[in-house]
Amino acid sequence: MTEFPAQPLSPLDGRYRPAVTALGEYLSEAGLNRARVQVEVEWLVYLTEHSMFGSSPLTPAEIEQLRALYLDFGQADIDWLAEKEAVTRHDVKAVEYLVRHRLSELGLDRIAELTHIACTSEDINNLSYALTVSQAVRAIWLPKLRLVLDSLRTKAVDFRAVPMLARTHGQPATPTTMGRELAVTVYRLERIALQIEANEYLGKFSGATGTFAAHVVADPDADWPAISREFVEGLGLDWNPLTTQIESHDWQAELYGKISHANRVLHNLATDMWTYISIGYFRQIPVAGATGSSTMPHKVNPIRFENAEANLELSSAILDSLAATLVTSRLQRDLTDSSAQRNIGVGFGHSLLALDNILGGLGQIDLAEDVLAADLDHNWEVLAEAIQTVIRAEVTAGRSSIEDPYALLKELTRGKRLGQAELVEFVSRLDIGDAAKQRLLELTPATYLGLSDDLVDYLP
Ligand SMILES: O=C(O)C[C@H](Nc1ncnc2c1ncn2[C@@H]1O[C@H](COP(=O)(O)O)[C@@H](O)[C@H]1O)C(=O)O
Repeated sequence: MTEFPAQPLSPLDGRYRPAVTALGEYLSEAGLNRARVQVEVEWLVYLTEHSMFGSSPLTPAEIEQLRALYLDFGQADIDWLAEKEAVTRHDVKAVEYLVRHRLSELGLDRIAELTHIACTSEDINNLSYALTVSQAVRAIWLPKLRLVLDSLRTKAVDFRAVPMLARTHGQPATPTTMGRELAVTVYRLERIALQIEANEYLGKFSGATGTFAAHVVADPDADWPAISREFVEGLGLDWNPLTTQIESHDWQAELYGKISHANRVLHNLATDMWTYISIGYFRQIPVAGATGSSTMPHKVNPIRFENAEANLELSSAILDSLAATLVTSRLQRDLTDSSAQRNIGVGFGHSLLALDNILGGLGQIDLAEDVLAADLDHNWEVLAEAIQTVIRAEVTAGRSSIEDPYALLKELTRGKRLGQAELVEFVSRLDIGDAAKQRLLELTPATYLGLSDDLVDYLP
């Protein structure tokens, strides 16, 4: 028997790879290591620029060569690190050795001992995660969400005046428009997107237990909190002054909570789209060459929305777990965050895949206006609400003496199917003012839409 070739366990690295490749640049182990090299290098640049510990500034050419260590980070560095970590059994120490090795190659041995000086591994790790996660959110996840929002917004506007029977509790209810319903989802997701855009990315840089102890002993005269702050903010992050060894990860819990919330709103969209397709409101555009069912040749299945549903659940499960576990660490640190954070990319990956499928699904449907119209025409009893409300207004205005209008309409309609003829006859016999009666006689389920169309103008 031939040996079975080694395979990726995660479907994100297998069949779904093309949809999530872009995330790998930031949220893979190599992406993390590149960021670690960046932080180590930028610390060297900072220290020498400020002539710390008796060093002197590097030339612009030397700085450029140093920065190339992370700007040109590639396969050779990935392999070098893997070999070194197999010996050190400490991932950040391996990065430090890589930087020292390159310094030597560049003829910069004179600053070798400044590499990682006064740092604990978490000083490097927390800044690296803040950098890579913020880049993944801003460059990959949010733009994909924006594509979904653009597609939804276009449909919300296109279908803003297309009447649709509502279904509260799954039962026929006061009509709306398809566009307005989609606008509700856009409004919700826009709010969450703004909150995600505003998320803080905190960084600490204060040594083994967050006290600047080694720093102060090595250079008692330096203003270490100010240096730490300038360094962290110089990386584009928000400074956290008060931590244990580890950054407290509250910003991560906040961010993952928001992404998870967005996932759930998207899940609601996916299941609603599935239901609309199921009742014929949307027709699926068959993909040329594709098969719906292996045995029922007629079928086109809503697999894009079903895939999204599953992946949104997985994403939220992972992100919720990260949000819960990352905010606790025994005493001044335990290492559970290290192992947990390696799954950040998995959490984002399932969400990105879902967004991709929702986008694809939205691009493969046509609104079946005839089906929506027929459904409305089969449900004239939804006008009962309109009639009883108008009678109450007429009684209040002194133009009617009908007693208990709600009970009257309940008697007429509850649990019954009524057609246009019965309702017209009922309204014609009502003791109400002429103008109100005329309004009711002109009303149909397809025109009983309130301000549905206008409300779409509230789209952000
Ligand atoms: O600056 C330090 O290293 C201080 C040290 N704390 C540590 N801080 C950060 N990383 C550490 C720490 N300890 C271990 N390691 C290394 O973390 C890696 C954990 O691997 P995994 O479980 O796969 O996530 C794996 O590579 C570990 O070697 C302490 O003693 O407080």
